[in-house]
Amino acid sequence: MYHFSAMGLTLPQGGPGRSHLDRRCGQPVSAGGGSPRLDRVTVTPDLPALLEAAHVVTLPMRVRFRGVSEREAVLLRGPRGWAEWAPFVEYDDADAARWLAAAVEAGWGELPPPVRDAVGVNATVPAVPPDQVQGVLARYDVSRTAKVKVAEKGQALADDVARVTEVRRVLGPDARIRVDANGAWSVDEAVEALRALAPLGLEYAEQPCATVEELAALRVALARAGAEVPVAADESVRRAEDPLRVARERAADLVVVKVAPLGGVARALEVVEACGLPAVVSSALDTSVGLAVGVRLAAALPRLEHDCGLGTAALLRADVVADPLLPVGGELTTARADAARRATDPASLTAYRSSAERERWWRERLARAHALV
Ligand SMILES: O=C(O)CCC(=O)c1ccccc1C(=O)O
Ligand SMILES: [Mg+2]
Repeated sequence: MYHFSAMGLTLPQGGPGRSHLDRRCGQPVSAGGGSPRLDRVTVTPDLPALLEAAHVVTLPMRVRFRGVSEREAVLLRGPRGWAEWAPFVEYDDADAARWLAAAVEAGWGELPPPVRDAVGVNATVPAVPPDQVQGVLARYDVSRTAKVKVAEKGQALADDVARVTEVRRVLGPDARIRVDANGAWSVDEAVEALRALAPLGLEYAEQPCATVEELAALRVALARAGAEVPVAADESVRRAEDPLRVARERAADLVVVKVAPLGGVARALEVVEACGLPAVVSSALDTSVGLAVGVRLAAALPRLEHDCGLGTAALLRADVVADPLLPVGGELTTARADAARRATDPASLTAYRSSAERERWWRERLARAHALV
């Protein structure tokens, strides 16, 4: 069984009151003095129902991202709407079970209510050469904020500087530019890289180093070096045994949260509340169905001060809805997000249906994950 309470959640100093994270997906939740948004009943479907609901697709991408050029996903038709289950292929079954808890919440449960009806969205620029930057940015109706991938294997700091310089040139001096190193730098490399990139104007650096200890050391080193770039934690939240540790250790200025890896919208809200740090919602390279649930998380956060990484439908060449959930005027609305979750297109599910071999792999994985939820 997968227990949220097994994750050792302890509040950072100065955080709000005790959090109620011992909610188990699939069980009715009792009030127990907890937050009212947890008084929702989610009934996990049994395995035959889940397999019956599942459609496995392989979607081509426009540009290589995270080392892949195709995105595989399982679309689940739940009684409450479509849901997406697409844990990255290298993730283990425990990770996959958390992603399944999120899909069950979306398809069989109820999402926490929004407090805003639109959220700002950033453009996401993969680690492309500078001459491709303009083309990538042109796919987004977004001008205020871009996230740029840096520290790609096989590339040098000069490549990052050239890419970020080009993003700055295209978007202009007022745009917010954040970089994401996916933990690839050592502390020293991060200091060197961020000193080189800081003059271009950085909103923050996402997961510059791999560990919480390194992030904490980097924040000190950056302050000493006079390169005060805020640090955001991504993998240190979504892949950590204890997602609050990064906040307790003062290892980040803000947290990046993703619905699926954290086990759902309600659970992600709890993590943000307990961290007590500003949050940015981001995608896990989801289809429009997964992105729509990300919009619902962003819309439900009590405070939202940053644009969110939910524009990644632009990285897919094909999607599971006829009208992909792409930002308009730099925003996504909850109305369009909810519509996307109703609009999953049977023709796309057929056209992009995975090979028999991949379908078998995903269905077996689904059964293993289900046994852990
Ligand atoms: O945040 C964004 O702009 C887009 C999402 C993104 O970068 C991402 C997508 C899939 C897997 C990992 C990441 C990441 O933030 O590291
Ligand atoms: Mg990231």
